[in-house]
Amino acid sequence: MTPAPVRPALIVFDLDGTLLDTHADLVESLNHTIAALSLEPVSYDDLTHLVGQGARVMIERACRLRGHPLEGDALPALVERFVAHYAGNMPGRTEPYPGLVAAMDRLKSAGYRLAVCTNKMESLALGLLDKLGLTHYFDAISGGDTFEYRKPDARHLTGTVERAGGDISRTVMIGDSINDIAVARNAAVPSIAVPFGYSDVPVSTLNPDHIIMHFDELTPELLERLLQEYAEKVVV
Ligand SMILES: O=C(O)COP(=O)(O)O
Ligand SMILES: [Mg+2]
Repeated sequence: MTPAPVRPALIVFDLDGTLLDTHADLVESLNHTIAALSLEPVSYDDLTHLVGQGARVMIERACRLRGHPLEGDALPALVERFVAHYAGNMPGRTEPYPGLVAAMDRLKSAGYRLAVCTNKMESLALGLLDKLGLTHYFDAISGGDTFEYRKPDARHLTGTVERAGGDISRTVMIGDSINDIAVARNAAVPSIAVPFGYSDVPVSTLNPDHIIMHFDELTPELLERLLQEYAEKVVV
């Protein structure tokens, strides 16, 4: 039997590559954007090196990758082009990863709160989750431009926890890349990595507290065990 959590814990999810498989739409909108500079398209493999710090950085990195580092004030117009294309296409081919919705239902019924902490622009994150009918699961959704700081800065996560009415000592962060594991470490909360997202290195090398291969593994038992083990580690 599942013991009821002492206080409702908060599970904070990264978005791109963790909650949602967004890669096809990100690559498509990015290629539409750099086509304005007549640059060759990037591939999914390239995406793992480009994504992670939001659209601005992704566009800058893609241009550099294609031998065209941006100069002067070229970036804002490209960001606008990206956002218009991406927002206009939503939800496109984006889908929740297998087992996610069942896992969120399971956690909600066990009393857990859920939130999103993504470096994607807040408006794009909100729009996308809304189009997929997932907004109601979350007590807070914060993006890369919600605060003046973003992952891996601890305050992006602590600010999200605060907005969700959570307790930092009963929070677990789940993500696919270095920023997610680092923000968890910086905010002193346990982390879970998923290997199916966009990390450019194997997630085991990021030293998360735990790795799940599929959302079926995301259970109240696992979360309570991680919180317990983490609390004991911190005390020692
Ligand atoms: O959009 C990005 O660059 C990163 O988004 P994520 O933080 O949800 O992975
Ligand atoms: Mg991610």
